[in-house]
Amino acid sequence: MLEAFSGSDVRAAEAPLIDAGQGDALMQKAAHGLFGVVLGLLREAGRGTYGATAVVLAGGGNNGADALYAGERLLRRGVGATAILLSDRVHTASLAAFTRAGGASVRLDDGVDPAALATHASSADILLDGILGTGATGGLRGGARAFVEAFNDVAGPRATRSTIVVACDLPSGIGVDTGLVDGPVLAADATVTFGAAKPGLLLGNGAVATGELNVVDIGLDFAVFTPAARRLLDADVAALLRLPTPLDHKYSRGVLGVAAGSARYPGAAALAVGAALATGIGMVRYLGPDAVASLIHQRNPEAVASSGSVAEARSQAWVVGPGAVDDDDQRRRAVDAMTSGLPVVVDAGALAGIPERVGPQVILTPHAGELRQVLAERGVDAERSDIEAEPAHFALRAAEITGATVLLKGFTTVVAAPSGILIAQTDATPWLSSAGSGDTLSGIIGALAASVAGDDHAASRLGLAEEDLWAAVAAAGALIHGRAGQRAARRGPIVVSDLRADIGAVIAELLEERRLAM
Ligand SMILES: NC(=O)C1=CN([C@@H]2O[C@H](COP(=O)(O)OP(=O)(O)OC[C@H]3O[C@@H](n4cnc5c(N)ncnc54)[C@H](O)[C@@H]3O)[C@@H](O)[C@H]2O)[C@@H](O)CC1
Ligand SMILES: [K+]
Repeated sequence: MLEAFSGSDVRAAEAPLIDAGQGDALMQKAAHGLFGVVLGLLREAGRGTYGATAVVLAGGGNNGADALYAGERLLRRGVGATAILLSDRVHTASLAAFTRAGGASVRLDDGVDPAALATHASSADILLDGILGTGATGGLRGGARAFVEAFNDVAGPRATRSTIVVACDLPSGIGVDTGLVDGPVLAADATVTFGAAKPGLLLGNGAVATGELNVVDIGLDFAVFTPAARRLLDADVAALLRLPTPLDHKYSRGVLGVAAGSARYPGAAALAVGAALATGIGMVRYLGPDAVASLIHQRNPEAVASSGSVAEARSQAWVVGPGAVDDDDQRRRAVDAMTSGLPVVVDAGALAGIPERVGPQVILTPHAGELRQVLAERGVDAERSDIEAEPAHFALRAAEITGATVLLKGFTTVVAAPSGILIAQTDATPWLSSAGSGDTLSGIIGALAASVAGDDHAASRLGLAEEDLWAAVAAAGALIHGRAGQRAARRGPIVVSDLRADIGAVIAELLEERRLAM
């Protein structure tokens, strides 16, 4: 699991080493790690170091020093590096080292046009962002802001620009602890962060600006600190997957009850059922209108339709709500499932009927608009745009108020547990944002929940408290869903009903990695 620690915790973890006179050694370790990643990126781009060009952006703090020391190393390997100094004061020793290695520098001050420097920067192969690190407060200001605005203007969006931007510790312009982007941001292709990830690299727009995340170990000890955010890695998801054994039968592998779909939206139920089956489960039992059941059977004859109640369905977990609108029977089933004590994935239509207080095994999967509604019903007024800007804050708030685990959908999906833990996944592709995508996610999470429901050791395998298991299950579902989307997108625009083959393939890949790791 990738664990992120707040800027102040990282400083506190550094303090004993700095007190022991190790400050410069830490900086050299950081610079060396940054340098190593840049070499790798140059190699990937089919370039050697000789003849390649780099521009180092140096702010006034230690972040600039790290970048200048990395620049010094690049110069010594034959890269043509120059530096743009974006603050009145710049770390003296690192600038001297950069200059000694042959690097020229220019300072952005009143007489210099930011656009001219931005044009120079956008012609380099590599741009090292050492403007701001963990000492950043608020949105970019002053010369740094003028430069980043000019660069974004000249170089264009990340997807199409030619310069590879590598952020030193974090992309300048993001909130270290929140991922909040207030003003311009220098979006990175890769971020090299030191000691541990920071929450802003995993959350909200900060996660988007981070690009490929690399954590460089500089020897800090976080044993006494609590992570402010986490990200599941492949190995964590693989550890959650339950493999069938020779002694298993369809009931012991997990039965998922699905109360989804309605006369108006039958397709949502079919998507959720298909995704659940593809995730690997003993049985799916469907409760809902006959017309929806027959649609499901056309695609998935193995699903079992039932006319009984939630209590009679003998399931280990439930999915309620996808496509279930204007249907009193489905509404009743959703409430029965939420009060059953079993894990339940609550989406779409069922989000409007959550009992006052539920437990963490109830997993709400709203998008920002639906979360706004859930919060408003409980007296918390927030605009959809507020939620989109600070997803972690509002997901935590909703988890706290309802007692449920809250998965807030987005390009970065955040999962908040009522215990206060946060898990953020950035596995999705924008191609996944289409109708039916959320129904598929519900089915995946539901299947995972049903299959781990009887596994008393699942949480501890991930180093989590029992009560946080459902947050991990939800985040694992987001990873599988996102990864399936990425796989599908290689064939072209995604048709959600085709995702099931990709879901199965992603699970096979995860299990293969687990086998190889054993
Ligand atoms: N403390 C240490 O020993 C280590 C620190 N490291 C590096 O040091 C960085 C932290 O260094 P600092 O504490 O010097 O902080 P920063 O380098 O992040 O910068 C702080 C400076 O930026 C200015 N500033 C803050 N917010 C701004 C804004 N919104 N717009 C424009 N200017 C702004 C401040 O006036 C201050 O001078 C880390 O991110 C990491 O890169 C690493 O070298 C590892 C070791
Ligand atoms: K930076």
